[in-house]
Amino acid sequence: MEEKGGSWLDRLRRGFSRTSERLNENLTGLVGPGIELDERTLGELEEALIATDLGPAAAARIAARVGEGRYSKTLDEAGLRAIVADEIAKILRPVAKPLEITAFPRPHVVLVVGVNGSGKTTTIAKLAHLFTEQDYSVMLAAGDTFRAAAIAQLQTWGDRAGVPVVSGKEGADAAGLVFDAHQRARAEGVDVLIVDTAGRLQNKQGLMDELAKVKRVLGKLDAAAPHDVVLVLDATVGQNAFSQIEAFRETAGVTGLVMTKLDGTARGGVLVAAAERYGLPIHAVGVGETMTDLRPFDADELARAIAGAR
Ligand SMILES: Nc1nc2c(ncn2[C@@H]2O[C@H](COP(=O)(O)OP(=O)(O)OP(=O)(O)O)[C@@H](O)[C@H]2O)c(=O)[nH]1
Repeated sequence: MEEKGGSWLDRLRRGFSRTSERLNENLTGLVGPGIELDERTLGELEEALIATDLGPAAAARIAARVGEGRYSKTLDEAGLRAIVADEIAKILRPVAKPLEITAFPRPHVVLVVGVNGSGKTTTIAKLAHLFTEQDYSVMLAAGDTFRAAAIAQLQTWGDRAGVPVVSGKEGADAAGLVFDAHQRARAEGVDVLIVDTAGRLQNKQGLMDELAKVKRVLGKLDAAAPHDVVLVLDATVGQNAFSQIEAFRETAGVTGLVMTKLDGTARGGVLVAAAERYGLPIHAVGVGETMTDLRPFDADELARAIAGAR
C-alpha cells in the first residue's frame, strides 16, 4: 500500500533500521569474498544477533543453521541476511496473528493493558484507525481514570481518529465507566470497543483488583468479553519486556501483544525473543508516532526488516 512516507515495507525497514544497522556493524567483514566460514565467524555472528536482543537460544540456532554445510566455504552478506531472515520468520510465523473482529453480538471488546509510557494511548488510536479503515465502527473507553491527562490524551486521539470516546471524571470508577461504554456501544451497534486501562504496575495489587473488576463487569454484560486482552510493550525497554509480559499475563490474562517503538531501538530482536519465549500471539507492531505507523504483523516482512534482507 503506497502512502505518505513510502510503502509500509519501506517504513518497516526504516523502523527497524537501527536494529538491522546494529547487525550490519557487526556483520561487516564477517563474510564476503575470500573469507571462509569457521567457528570464529559463527561465534561472532551469534554475538551480533545477541546484541539485538534476539535471545541466546535463537542466536545459537541461527548461527548453527548458517554454518550447516558451509564450513570452509564463502558466503556473501546478502546470502547471510537471507538465512537469518528465514530463521527469524520461522520463529515469528506461529505468533503472527492480526486482531480479528469476531464477536457476536457486538461489540467486540479489546482491553488494552500496559505500563504508563509504553505507548498504550497511541496504540489505541492506531488500532482505532486500522479498524476504521477496515470499515468497522469503533468506540473508545477511557478506562485509565487515574490521571486526568490520560483521559484528555485519549480524547484527543479519538478526535484525530474520528471515533467517539466514552470518558468520565478523574478518579471515577473504571469498571463503572466501562459498563456505561459497553451499554452505549451495544445500543449504537458499534463493532469494536477498545478499552484503555491504568498502567500502574508499581501498585500491583491495586491494578490487579481494578483490572479484575473491569473484566468481571464486562463478563456480566457479555460472557465472552473481553474478547482480547492486548498488552502494549515498549521495545526500547529490551529484556524488561519479559517481566512486563509475566506480570500482565498474571494480572490481566493477556491474550496477545502489540510491540511499539521498534523504530527507536537497535534491540528490535526482543520481539523475536518474546515470540520464542512466550508463544503469545503478536498482533501488530508500531514503528512511529503517527496513526498510520501500526500495521498487522506479517512474519516474513518483519523478519526481512530485522535482518536487513531484501
Ligand atoms: N517512536 C515511537 N514512539 C511511539 C510509538 N508509540 C508511541 N510512541 C510515543 O511514546 C510516548 C508515550 O506514548 P503514549 O501512547 O502516551 O503512552 P501511554 O502508555 O499511553 O502512556 P501514558 O500516557 O503515560 O499512560 C509518546 O510520546 C508517543 O508518541 C512508536 O511506535 N514509535
